[in-house]
Amino acid sequence: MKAALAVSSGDPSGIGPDVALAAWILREHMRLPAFFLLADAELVAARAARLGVNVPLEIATPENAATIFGEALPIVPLKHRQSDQPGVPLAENAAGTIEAIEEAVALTLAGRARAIVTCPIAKKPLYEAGFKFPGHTEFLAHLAGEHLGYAVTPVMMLAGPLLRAVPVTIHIALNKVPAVLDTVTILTVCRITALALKSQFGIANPRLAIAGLNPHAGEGGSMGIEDEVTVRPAVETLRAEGIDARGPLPADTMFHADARATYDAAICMYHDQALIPAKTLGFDDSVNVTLGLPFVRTSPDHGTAFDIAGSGRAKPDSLIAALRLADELATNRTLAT
Ligand SMILES: NC(=O)c1ccc[n+]([C@@H]2O[C@H](COP(=O)([O-])OP(=O)(O)OC[C@H]3O[C@@H](n4cnc5c(N)ncnc54)[C@H](O)[C@@H]3O)[C@@H](O)[C@H]2O)c1
Ligand SMILES: N[C@H](C(=O)O)[C@H](O)COP(=O)(O)O
Repeated sequence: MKAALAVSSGDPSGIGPDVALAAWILREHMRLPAFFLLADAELVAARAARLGVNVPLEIATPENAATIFGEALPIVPLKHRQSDQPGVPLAENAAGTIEAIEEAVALTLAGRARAIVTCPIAKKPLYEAGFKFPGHTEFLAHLAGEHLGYAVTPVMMLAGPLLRAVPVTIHIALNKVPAVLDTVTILTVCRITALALKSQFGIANPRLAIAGLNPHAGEGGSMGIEDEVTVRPAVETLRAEGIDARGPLPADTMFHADARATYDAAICMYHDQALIPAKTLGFDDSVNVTLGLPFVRTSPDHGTAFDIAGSGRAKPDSLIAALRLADELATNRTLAT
């Protein structure tokens, strides 16, 4: 039997517990891979009662979770306790939230879980508790780097049925993007993306469409020099390496259906250039995947949705897509090694 996926429950005041419970209820109908939830079991029980769902919970180990999964939602308990206050982010819950992510990574690196699926975290309560990373992506890269002994460049991909989009710069303020963006970073992100598309997504010759930073990709330098000075040299180097890359392309005309048919991933220069089209085209079924790590990590594309936590209105679709994609990528990764 395959090992189960490790699901971190995210900020417990958000919809992580809600969508995990809902996904478990749909496990047979949606043919979901087995997963266990790293969580405070009492909190999950309280949330299930609040939502009025009858989900048997069973304290599990990573090893017996896959066997339990058909009959009960396996909970691998956290050392830190958490309070069930949906909609009210609490700094006191941060230790458990961080523990769940760290434990998911440790279990996956030890081969005791198949891959990691993270439910959403809100950054502010974590920062208040001393968390130093902008998001999961950077924290996971840090944990991976500690394990490997060298620095890891994480690549964020939003993957959906209609679009795969990758931001080169991730969680930084827009006014810092031009200074941070450089040719080497674009090259690194594109190489990691092309390799992952081949080895994990089964695309033999990945086509990358690389967006410009400025309106009209700089209009020949008259609307900003970065596209000519920073982006174009990266595209030329990638092409010389045999990677099918095009750009810099005007970002405004990259995301309509005919344009999307010409590439396998859009490489974007900043967070919202990638995530606005990704979430607009597929909020319910897109998945946030971190490439470049020594393990598979996926996540739903939505956030903590404090406004609807504990209300029964949270849709589990994106978590379901994240569970399925994690299973598929873990299989492909195993076959490739
Ligand atoms: N993977 C992650 O950890 C992750 C991803 C995105 C945002 N966040 C964090 O989440 C917090 C809130 O972010 P936000 O408000 O920008 O985005 P959000 O995705 O939490 O919410 C945006 C809107 O979509 C709705 N929504 C979200 N998920 C839904 C679902 N599954 N079913 C039904 N409706 C849903 C919400 O109710 C809200 O109206 C922020 O702190 C942000 O940093 C975390
Ligand atoms: N940038 C992501 C989004 O807007 O959906 C989100 O913040 C999640 O990032 P992490 O997976 O790094 O937490």
